[in-house]
Amino acid sequence: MDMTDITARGLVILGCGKMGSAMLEGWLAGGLAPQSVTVLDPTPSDFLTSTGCRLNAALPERPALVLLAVKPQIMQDALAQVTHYGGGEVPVLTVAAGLPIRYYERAFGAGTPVIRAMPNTPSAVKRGITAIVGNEGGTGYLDLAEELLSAVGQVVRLESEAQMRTVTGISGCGPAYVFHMVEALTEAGVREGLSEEVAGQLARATISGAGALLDSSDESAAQLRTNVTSPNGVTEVALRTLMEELPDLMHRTVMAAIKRDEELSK
Ligand SMILES: NC(=O)C1=CN([C@@H]2O[C@H](COP(=O)(O)OP(=O)(O)OC[C@H]3O[C@@H](n4cnc5c(N)ncnc54)[C@H](OP(=O)(O)O)[C@@H]3O)[C@@H](O)[C@H]2O)C=CC1
Ligand SMILES: O=C(O)[C@@H]1CCC=N1
Repeated sequence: MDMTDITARGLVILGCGKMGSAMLEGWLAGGLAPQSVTVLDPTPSDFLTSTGCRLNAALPERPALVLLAVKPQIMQDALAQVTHYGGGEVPVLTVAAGLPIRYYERAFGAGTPVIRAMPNTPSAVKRGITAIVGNEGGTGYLDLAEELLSAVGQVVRLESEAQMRTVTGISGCGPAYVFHMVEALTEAGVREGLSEEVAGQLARATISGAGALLDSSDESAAQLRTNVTSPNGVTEVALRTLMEELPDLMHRTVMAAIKRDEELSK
């Protein structure tokens, strides 16, 4: 990533909890100078304090970017600290679920370049995926946003803001679905006779190993599944149970996320 502009003008992060810190961790590991980052957060974590970033310090006059990473429910109150950047010269990148671009246009004023992004927490280990979409003014900053966000994983550009709800339900929330699968697999192992420790180790290594294989292989997920499934063997029978219910369950899960995202937008 070319950090020249960010190093020279600075990056402001409003709210740096789980998601903000995941991205910041990836950027710092990629070489971003901590002194160029000003974080506004009422209760900085031990991680933040250890980074050397400027915490709750005076704001730079014209930062290269303002990142909004507070919860949508407190966005309104928190924004007052940075709305003076509105008007055109400073792009605003928000990762908040729900809130539409027009919300920020109202808060920062017309002409403010706004980019909406939906990242996920694997950004902390540079394995995130972030979807981005901008308003008219933000279009010129999509390259900058992509450059920054690709330092912590993959980036996809959306055709329309309306697609952001589905993205949130798939990849924004998705890591939680996968972590829950580890929990569920562990629980099944315990119920069928393993110790919590061994079941947990098996489940965790299986999910992360399958993820690594998926990442490094050219084969489709369906083919990788087939590779495990011996004809008339154990997996084939096991999958009958899982595949009967999981697609519909996953769809309902994503629909629940979309519905909540919609509620948060109001
Ligand atoms: N977590 C995730 O996987 C993802 C989250 N997001 C989005 O990221 C945003 C943040 O989520 P997440 O990181 O999980 O939430 P967190 O609560 O972990 O982070 C929000 C941070 O903002 C701080 N904060 C609270 N009030 C203010 C304020 N007035 N000014 C500045 N900072 C403030 C909080 O401090 P305190 O804890 O003291 O209240 C906290 O450190 C949300 O909008 C969410 O939709 C998007 C994609 C994925
Ligand atoms: O749960 C949330 O609201 C946020 C958005 C996507 C992931 N976490």
